[in-house]
Amino acid sequence: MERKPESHKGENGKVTVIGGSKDFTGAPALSAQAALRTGCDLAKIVTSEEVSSVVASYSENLIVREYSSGYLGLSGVENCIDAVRWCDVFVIGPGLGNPDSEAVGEILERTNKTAVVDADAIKPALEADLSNAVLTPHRGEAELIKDEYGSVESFVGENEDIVVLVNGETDRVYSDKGVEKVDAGHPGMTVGGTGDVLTGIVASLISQDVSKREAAVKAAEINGEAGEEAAEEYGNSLLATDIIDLIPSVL
Ligand SMILES: NC(=O)C1=CN([C@@H]2O[C@H](COP(=O)(O)OP(=O)(O)OC[C@H]3O[C@@H](n4cnc5c(N)ncnc54)[C@H](OP(=O)(O)O)[C@@H]3O)[C@@H](O)[C@H]2O)[C@@H](O)CC1
Ligand SMILES: Nc1ncnc2c1ncn2[C@@H]1O[C@H](COP(=O)(O)OP(=O)(O)O)[C@@H](O)[C@H]1O
Ligand SMILES: [Mg+2]
Repeated sequence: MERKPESHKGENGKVTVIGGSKDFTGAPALSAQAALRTGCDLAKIVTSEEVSSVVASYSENLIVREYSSGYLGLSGVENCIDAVRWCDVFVIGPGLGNPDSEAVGEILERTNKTAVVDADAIKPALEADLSNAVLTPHRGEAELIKDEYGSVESFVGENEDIVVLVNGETDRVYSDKGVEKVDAGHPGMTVGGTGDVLTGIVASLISQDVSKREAAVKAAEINGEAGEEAAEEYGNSLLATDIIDLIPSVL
């Protein structure tokens, strides 16, 4: 994505990440840092009061706000919607732990920004009136879609504003254009956090005006290729943070 020389802060993409809880503090920061490394200008994390200072402490590059105390529930919806209004595209799910389904549904239904839905937000999203979203389930989370809709293809169908990136050894992007396969990656990527990184890459590309389908395919390629490079150095000891550090060299 070319940068206009006179562009101002935020014009090259603003990503909000609604994630984290007392159960998981790393996930939202992995997503937000991956978004920044993929080239967006600003990344804002909305997380639980209990862990907001822990999450903020990971990096000066992060803007951190709070949805409420405890897990994400109806009392945290307004703060999340404020942060969604601020951004171009938002991630919801990484590290939320045990969010209230109705709260996740309300955030998805009351905002028209593109949502990258992952992890603990996938099940609630399937119960909501979902539109304008990229879901990034791993095989297990994809089982939830198959249970409800028979297959991912029938869930996506002709719906041109829903894309599903089922990730695992081979990533598959389902859209109204059919299914596209991405084979990049390495078994070392089964380490925790690589899916959280993937969500940040998808969101960052969309915030820089890449289409949902193309962003899902490119993100799977970028995440996979960075994972392969990390494996060259660390083998199966690679960490999700190594992948973030290698995104620039892959780009
Ligand atoms: N550093 C951090 O803060 C990190 C935080 N993280 C955060 O952890 C949270 C959980 O994330 P995760 O992806 O680990 O969910 P995981 O409980 O494995 O599965 C969810 C569901 O899918 C199922 N399931 C899983 N695999 C399956 C399979 N192959 N085939 C079939 N089913 C399978 C599994 O079923 P189960 O195995 O429990 O029966 C379960 O029901 C999430 O918020 C994430 O952001 C992590 O990203 C790590 C780093
Ligand atoms: N065996 C594998 N080979 C290549 N890539 C893999 C493999 N296993 C997982 N991945 C990649 O790692 C990520 C796993 O996502 P996920 O299971 O959601 O991790 P987490 O939730 O712990 O962050 C996906 O991007 C997937 O493409
Ligand atoms: Mg995951």
